[in-house]
Amino acid sequence: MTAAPAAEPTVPTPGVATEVGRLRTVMLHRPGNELRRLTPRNNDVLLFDGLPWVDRAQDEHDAFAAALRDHDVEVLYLSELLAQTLEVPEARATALDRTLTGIRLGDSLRAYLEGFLGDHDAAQLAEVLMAGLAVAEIGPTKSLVTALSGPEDFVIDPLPNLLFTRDSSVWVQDRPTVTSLAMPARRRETQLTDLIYTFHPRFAGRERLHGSDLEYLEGGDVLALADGVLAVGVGERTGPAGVERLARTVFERGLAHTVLAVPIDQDRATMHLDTICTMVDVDAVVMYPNVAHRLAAVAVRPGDGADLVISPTEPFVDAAAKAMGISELRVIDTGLDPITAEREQWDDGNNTLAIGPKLAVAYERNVETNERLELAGIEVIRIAGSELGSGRGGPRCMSCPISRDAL
Ligand SMILES: NC(=[NH2+])NCCC[C@H](N)C(=O)O
Repeated sequence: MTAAPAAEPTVPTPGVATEVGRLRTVMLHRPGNELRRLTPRNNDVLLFDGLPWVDRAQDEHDAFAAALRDHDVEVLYLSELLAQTLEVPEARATALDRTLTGIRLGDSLRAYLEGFLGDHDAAQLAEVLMAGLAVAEIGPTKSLVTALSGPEDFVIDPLPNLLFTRDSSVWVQDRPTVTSLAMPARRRETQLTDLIYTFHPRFAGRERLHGSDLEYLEGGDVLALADGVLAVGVGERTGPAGVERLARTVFERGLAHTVLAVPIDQDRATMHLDTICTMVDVDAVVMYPNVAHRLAAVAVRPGDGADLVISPTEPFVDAAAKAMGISELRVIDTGLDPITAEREQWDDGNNTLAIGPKLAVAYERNVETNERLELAGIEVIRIAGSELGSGRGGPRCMSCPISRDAL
């Protein structure tokens, strides 16, 4: 008797309607050579609070990916998707054009780099686009720009924050949203996500929402509280105009019926909504206790034509419950004293990634927050983050869900 042929593994259909639907496919970025560019001179501008030990950060990240795979989540790597994308001639041409356009390089250096990068294969080009390029790594250029630069100056800037795949794109239902990143050090990340979603065979042909040239909107601010309900933080990164644009875009397409704009402090510690609040169950969030009582929201709903209906400010939990059609949005009481709460928030204790309802990945170092989550019935998968955390991002920041089951 001949054995039946092994079934082809099926590719989960892309689409994310909620924060907690069973996670099927996620995009991560394994920290790479872009992190080796960090120095005490540039780490602030590059948005890192320290200099991670890169090999250890990679080990920690591999353990994060393994924990997801152990729970049957398909892990895609941004670097691999990018290299595959750059095999497409039009993608390659677009990438070179976008990287080399601008007033910074000057004509001589631009012409030199066209030739230099022209000799790179897709994987090598992907590496340069992520890790950047320093003057010392190129040959003589006849360019005044390089003549007046030091060997360690960058002709293409590195992108150490690619690690936080949450921010440079976000899926709203079955569509990828290419965001618009506010900090100069991160602007170029969306060139890469835009290329992937435009040209990679797995995604090509899908409508992309928003775009890097539009109003500021970062994925870490966007939470899909329920099917049809988005909460969007407004603070250091996403501006009110970004939320307004997203609201119109999703209403026009019937992808959501309510968008809650949620003002957050314009601080590094609370740069995105997901640094203070993430969902751990269909009706429950873990929230930074020091702000929980004052978090407010403005509900935005579709009006006539392009008009929006904007409700008066309400407490966030009330506005959320109403929009979600539930009696109460439970805030898991972490019961922490203000100092422990502040320390664990800084270390991304509230930044959990739900694999499904009541099942979340969290940094192990936030001992007290994790204990309280477990007491509340949430299964916590702990991962190490001593090196990963120096860029101020936890499991949710480091992941871009591409496919989740409907609830
Ligand atoms: N979704 C998030 N909370 N992302 C964290 C991003 C951290 C990154 N270093 C930045 O400052 O932009």
